[in-house]
Formats: sequence, C-alpha cells, structure tokens
Amino acid sequence: MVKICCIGAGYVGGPTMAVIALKCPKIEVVVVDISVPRITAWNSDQLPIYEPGLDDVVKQCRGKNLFFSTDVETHVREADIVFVSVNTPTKTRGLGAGKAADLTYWESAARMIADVSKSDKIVVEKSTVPVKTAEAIEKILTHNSKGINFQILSNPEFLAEGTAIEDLFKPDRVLIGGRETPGGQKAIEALKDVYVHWVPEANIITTNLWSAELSKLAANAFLAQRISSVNAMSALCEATGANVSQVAYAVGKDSRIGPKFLNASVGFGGSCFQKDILNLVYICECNGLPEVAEYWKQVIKINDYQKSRFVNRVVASMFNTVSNKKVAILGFAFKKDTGDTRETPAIDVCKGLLGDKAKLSIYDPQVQEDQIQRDLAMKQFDWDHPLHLQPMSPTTMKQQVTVTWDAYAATKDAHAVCILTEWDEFKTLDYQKIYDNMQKPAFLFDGRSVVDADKLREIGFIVYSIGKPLDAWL
Ligand SMILES: NC(=O)c1ccc[n+]([C@@H]2O[C@H](COP(=O)([O-])OP(=O)(O)OC[C@H]3O[C@@H](n4cnc5c(N)ncnc54)[C@H](O)[C@@H]3O)[C@@H](O)[C@H]2O)c1
Ligand SMILES: O=c1ccn([C@@H]2O[C@H](COP(=O)(O)OP(=O)(O)O[C@H]3O[C@H](CO)[C@@H](O)[C@H](O)[C@H]3O)[C@@H](O)[C@H]2O)c(=O)[nH]1
Repeated sequence: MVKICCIGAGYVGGPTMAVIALKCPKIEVVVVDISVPRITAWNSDQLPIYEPGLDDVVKQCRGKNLFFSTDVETHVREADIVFVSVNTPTKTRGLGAGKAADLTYWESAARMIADVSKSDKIVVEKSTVPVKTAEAIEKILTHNSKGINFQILSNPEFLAEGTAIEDLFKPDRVLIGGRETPGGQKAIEALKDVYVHWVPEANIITTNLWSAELSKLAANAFLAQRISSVNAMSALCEATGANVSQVAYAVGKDSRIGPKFLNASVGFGGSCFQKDILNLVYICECNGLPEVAEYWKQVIKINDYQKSRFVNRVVASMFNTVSNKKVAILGFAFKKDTGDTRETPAIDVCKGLLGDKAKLSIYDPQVQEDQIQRDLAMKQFDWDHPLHLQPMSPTTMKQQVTVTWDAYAATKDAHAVCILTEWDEFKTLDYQKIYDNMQKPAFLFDGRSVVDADKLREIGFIVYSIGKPLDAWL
C-alpha cells in the first residue's frame, strides 16, 4: 500500500489530503502538524476550518485510510510520498522584508525529512513557493541524505477557499513539475498515478520544475490583476455615472476576456494574492527586472487604494467624522463560505474607521470574536505563522469593538452599515427593520454589491455601492 504523508494540516493540507484519501481508498494518507490544537480539531467533530462539504469527506475516510497526527517524524519516515504544505509567509524582517517569502517552515520541514528518512521518497511542494525553491530543497535533502534518493516535485494547489472541495473534485488542471531526468519523470508518473484516480488525464499537466513553481505565482497574479483592473474602473464609474456591473458584464462578454473574476469589491483579501504577488515582485527585482516588478506591484497598490477609498467614502459621507458613531460591519471573512480572515479587506477598513474613532459592531456568521479582536490588534503579515508561534497581540480593541451574534444586533442604533463580505444571508435581511432601528440619516455602504440599492433608497437609506452611480447626498 502506498503511503502519503502531508506536513501541514491547514486550509490546503487538510482538504487536499481528505480528497486524495476519499478518491484513493487503497492509499494510506496521514496529515501531520506541529500544532496540537489543529490536529486535535481534525480528529474531532469540530474541524479547524469551515469549508462546505469538508465534514462529509472527512467523515467518510477518517480512521479508514485518512489519519491526522502530531507524530510528524514517524509518518514522514514511513511515507513513499511526502507533501509539504506548510506556511510560506511574507518576511517581516531582514533581506526582502515585506516582499520575499519566508521559507523558515519549509526549510525546517526539509531538514526533518532528510533527518528521519530511511528509504527513498518523493517530496512534493504543495505550498506556494518562490520559483527555484526546489533547487534549494534538493540541496538540503541531498547534502543530508545518507545515500537516500529524493525526487522533488512541484505540485502547486489552485483551490479557492469556500469552494475547496468542489475545486478538488473537479480541478481545471493538476500541475506537476519535475526534473527532466529518468528519476524525475518516474516521480512525476508516480504522482500522476494518484491523481488519475479521479482527474481526467488530459487535465494533468506536466512541466519542468521552474514552470510549475512560476505558474502558481503567475496564476494568482493574473487573477488578482483582473480584480484590481475592475476595481480601478469602479472609481472611474463613480466619477462618471457609469455602473461597474454593467461595464464588467459588457467587457466580460468578449470571449477573449470572459466573465469571471470581474466583480468590483472593497478589495481582494485572502492568504494568497497579496503574499504571492509581493513574492513575484521580489523575484523580478532580484532578477534585474524593475519594470516588471513595478507592473505587478501596481495590482497591490490599487487594492490598497480601493480599501482606503472605501473608508474615505464612509467618513466623508457622514459629515467628515465617525468619531463615537456606531458603525455596523456586516461580514469580516475575506469572502463568503469561509471563516478565514487572513488579509481580509475588513481588517483595513475597520482599522481605518477605528483610526477615525468610530465604534464598531461586527457580525460575521463564521468568525468568532477572539479572531476579530486578534486580527484588529495584529501587525501586517504576523498572522501567517503556525498558531502557537504567532506574536501575542499587544492590545485588544475591546473598548471600540463589539462582536454580535446577528446582523440585527449589530445594526441596532447604528449610524451606518458597511457590508464587507458577500454572505448570502445579507441579501435577504429585513432592511426595513434595520432602517427603523438605526440613527437617521441611515447610511449603508455596500462593498460587495450585495443589496438592491434602489429598494433600500425607497426605504430611506442613503446608499453607496462600489462603482455604482452615486446618491445626490454623496
Ligand atoms: N489557503 C489557500 O487557499 C491556499 C491555496 C493554494 C496554496 N496555498 C499555499 O499553501 C501553503 C499552506 O497554506 P494554508 O492556507 O494551508 O496554511 P495554514 O496556515 O492553514 O497551514 C499550514 C500548517 O502548517 C503547519 N506547519 C508549519 N510548519 C510546520 C512543520 N515544520 N511541521 C509540521 N507542520 C508545520 C502549521 O502549524 C499550519 O497548521 C502556503 O504556501 C499557501 O500559500 C494556500
Ligand atoms: O471577482 C472577484 C473575485 C474575487 N474577489 C475577491 O478576491 C479574493 C480572493 O478570492 P478567491 O480567489 O475566490 O479565493 P482564494 O481562496 O484566495 O483563492 C485564490 O488564492 C488561492 C491561493 O493561492 C488559489 O489557489 C486560488 O486559485 C485563488 O483563486 C476574495 O477577497 C474575493 O472576495 C473579488 O473581489 N472579485
């Protein structure tokens, strides 16, 4: 029986391995992590991450051919294929701080693999890494290998949170990069043999190592670039009376452009886009390509601009001050159907409003209060480390921030409502009831095109919806 071990039981390692276990009942899959609470949660009824469909998959194979363990070394030693899916955060200090990927966790995983291995292994990069990381990993493994043969493959993951299980069941493609040597090609075939259990062979792309590593960064850069492009247009729409939804629809109808990833928003969030583009920018700079670096940096700059533009709109509309005013925040996760708050635009918007002394009342169906308090107190990039290694929050915002159990409690007596995540339930709220319980004038700032602005205006709200024609008030 082939044994797979995955180092890192996070948003990628957990769901990816659960799906491999489900689709390949003859393969034993063990997911290991240094975080004891994470592994305990994976072994309980309350999984550590919220992802539609995940509970079901885990329930079907946990204890049969899917296991979660903190005994990292034993399972790595016994495995034929070792996936590495650990954090690759943005460096916060030293060379490349604020841009380069911090490969501390990756390197320590590689050293541990070399230390404990007693048989040949295929080591698979699942984490998103800078192009050429495989070369460094190869050096670490081969210099410590005691005659063991390691083949490194790059097999980046393209799942999006909120749809992870769907994406894993039916991936647009699986990408496997390896060395162009007989050993490298054999390793590629071995990993392909895993995926062909459920992915059509035509959708499994094989490339050299560097193409696979770079394709992951490139895909995220292209996706994020579309959002920044449409968000840049949203500012121009507001200035001219055009409607960004109509513009995006008309543009996306061109089959060369396509309709996806053209929704204007308060900005993109999530653990990947910003980190991976900063990483790409750094790689371009290191390769003497400042113009290329500057081009991609602009995607981040527009994203920052979009978030601060939103805050400025809120403050400017409310007589230039939100000091001591209650502002309800509906949605804190970086997108719907996840409880993940990593790099959520809500953090920057909330921090902006707190800077102007607003009192925030926050509701999100999947995010707990201590997570929100931690996010608002934490410094940029500090979140992307194993839980027990994250710096302690210096302060909490308990004076200025309350977290409520529903949208009605959050909006009661508020001067304004900001919608920051597109949760479906925000579409069907009783906005008449919300309006009746708010201070007047009642403002609603929709950062996700969730509400029907005209209907809300009929109720009496002053509505701002990103990229849409503005109310006379605004
Ligand atoms: N989240 C996504 O949607 C997504 C999608 C594609 C790729 N990625 C990439 O995948 C990687 C992992 O992302 P994630 O979202 O799963 O992160 P995560 O923080 O949810 O999980 C990483 C896990 O690795 C563990 N870990 C760190 N060092 C370890 C070590 N030495 N030994 C054992 N365990 C260790 C941590 O405790 C943590 O549980 C990153 O490189 C990310 O860029 C993420
Ligand atoms: O038209 C759009 C589409 C998305 N977003 C925002 O963009 C962010 C990212 O969304 P999405 O890409 O759906 O989620 P992620 O889980 O971050 O997935 C991205 O990042 C992963 C990590 O690398 C990749 O694997 C995925 O392919 C890639 O889509 C979220 O804040 C969304 O609200 C928009 O503002 N407008």
